Amino acid sequence: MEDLLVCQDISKTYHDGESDTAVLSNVSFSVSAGEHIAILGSSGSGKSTLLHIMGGLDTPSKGRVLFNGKAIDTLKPKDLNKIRNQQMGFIYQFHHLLGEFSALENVAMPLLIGGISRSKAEEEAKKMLELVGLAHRLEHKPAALSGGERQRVAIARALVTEPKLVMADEPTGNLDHKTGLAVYSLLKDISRKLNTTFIVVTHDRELANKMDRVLTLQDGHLQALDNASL
Ligand SMILES: Nc1ncnc2c1ncn2[C@@H]1O[C@H](COP(=O)(O)OP(=O)(O)OP(=O)(O)O)[C@@H](O)[C@H]1O
Repeated sequence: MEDLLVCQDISKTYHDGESDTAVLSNVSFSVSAGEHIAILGSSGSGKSTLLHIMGGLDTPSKGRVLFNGKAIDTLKPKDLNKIRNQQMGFIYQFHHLLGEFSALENVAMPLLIGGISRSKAEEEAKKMLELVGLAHRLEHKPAALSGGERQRVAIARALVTEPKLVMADEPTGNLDHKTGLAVYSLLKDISRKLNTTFIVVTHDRELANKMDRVLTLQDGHLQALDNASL
């Protein structure tokens, strides 16, 4: 299988006034198209930092990220934004839905931004909301939805552009265990159905073990072997 995303020798140090915090040290790995991987690490291990670097939201101090064979640091901001909007989807612990818009409008938003007509965008958004089991909640605003429903809207929004890659940062961290598991398996099932590559970062070993491959992040180093001591 082809590599969709390659991290080459990534290091990240934050400079905060006088002090330096080394967060990632020479992290290298590849993710094949269609693969589901988890990056497992305890709090503060650098998971979000790594995810932001992979998604082009932050830059490494050293090393580079290749997406579809292209080094993302060599892209013009306009081209990187286009890739981020059309080929990547992001899901966070908190849903980040827009409160004044309905579920349907929230999910249609990435398509509208991409220049698709309102009628087509709403048609696609409706299909995606049906896929996550929310056909009966199209007109509800986020405040009128449960936590699990909001996260399902966020999943629909991340997948509506049919991105090549979905990146999720503790996507169920804000939900109770049972709802979290249900939302997670939905996310995995839809990614499989759409043949989407899926990277999740989490501290939750149970969730991580549901993926094809688990990488562990410890003291800034990534290990391919699952580490029972985490
Ligand atoms: N902008 C920043 N400036 C300085 N230090 C930072 C910055 N962002 C993150 N850090 C530090 O880098 C380390 C890794 O942070 P990161 O958010 O990547 O960890 P994480 O594994 O996602 O943690 P959590 O599971 O708690 O969200 C932490 O020690 C954090 O305090």
